Amino acid sequence: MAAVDLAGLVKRYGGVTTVHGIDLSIADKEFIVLVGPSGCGKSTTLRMIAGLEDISAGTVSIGGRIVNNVAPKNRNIAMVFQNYALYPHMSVRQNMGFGLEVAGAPKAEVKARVEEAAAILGLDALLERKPGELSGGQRQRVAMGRAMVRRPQVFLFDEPLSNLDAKLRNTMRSEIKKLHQTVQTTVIYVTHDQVEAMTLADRIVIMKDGRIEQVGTPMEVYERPANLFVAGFIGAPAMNQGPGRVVKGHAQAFGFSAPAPGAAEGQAVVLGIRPDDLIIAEGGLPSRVVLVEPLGSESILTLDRDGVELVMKVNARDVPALPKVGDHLPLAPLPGRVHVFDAASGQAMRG
Ligand SMILES: Nc1ncnc2c1ncn2[C@@H]1O[C@H](COP(=O)(O)OP(=O)(O)OP(=O)(O)O)[C@@H](O)[C@H]1O
Repeated sequence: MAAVDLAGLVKRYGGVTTVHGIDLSIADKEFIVLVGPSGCGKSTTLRMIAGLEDISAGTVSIGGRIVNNVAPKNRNIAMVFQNYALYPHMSVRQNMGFGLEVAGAPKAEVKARVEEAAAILGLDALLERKPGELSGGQRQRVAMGRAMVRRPQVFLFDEPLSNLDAKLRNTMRSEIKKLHQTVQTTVIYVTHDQVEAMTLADRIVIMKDGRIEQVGTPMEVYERPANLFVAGFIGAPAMNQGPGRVVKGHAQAFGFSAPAPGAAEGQAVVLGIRPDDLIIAEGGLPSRVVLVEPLGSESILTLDRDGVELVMKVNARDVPALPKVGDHLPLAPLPGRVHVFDAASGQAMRG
């Protein structure tokens, strides 16, 4: 068990800085997800924690000890990659135990630890099979087992599910979450998938261009995004964002209005409304349906409101019949659910 602290962590390749001084304290047993678009520096950050990349400046501490100059194998971490690279000629048992054997662990201990991990991961019946005789999900589980037998203080995951098909990805996602509840080890998990981030994390770290944009619980970053980037990145379908101005203390865009306490008259703002927070309501602004995407229990509607497109979610239970393209619906935001951002800085404005 260990806390992980990143202080002023910097990565430069040649003259180019790709990670700009990351500060982050990860608690013992916490499940932290680093998420952001391709190239934002999340893998580089993880690899510096693992010791697979040199640190240009700053420190990585694991369990209170600075590990900048500690070899990866002595950092008490285990990493699970997207390409889990099992040895094809070895059985599951051998693949899982190999690292321990190389490290000189006694045979009986290797056997016990492999069987313990196999039991947790539901691999008991597959121990004598070769990787070629396993499904993608089972292989991924073996890769996790191989990490688990080392009883690391910290698990590092780098996009472990991106090679799996959508259904399996969902199953494995739940399994990783359950696994964390069982083994109670600190996890640092990298993904570009915000749904994976939301569902797995105790806290999400949203990164962009080598910097942290916001750190918070999934509900905090969803309910109170710090800026326009986070607002657009977290949540699917994405938050509707419309440019507007402040008039008499109210931010106005899309024809909607929301209080903007403390804002300057005429200040340029962006109004943000989540698709879940638009409703069909008497007195709402007439908007024309241009696209209907049924998902079963809910549907995604795209509506045109005076030349601006708005996306909303409707729950099948809340409407007598699914609206059709060309229908006109009176749209309104749920009171208190409109986000206001300063257009110049992109930062959220809160009273
Ligand atoms: N060996 C390298 N030499 C030079 N630049 C590199 C090297 N490795 C990574 N970079 C750059 O560092 C930045 C961060 O890369 P990183 O792999 O951490 O991004 P990422 O957020 O994990 O993206 P992805 O989801 O695409 O893996 C990118 O701009 C990348 O081009």
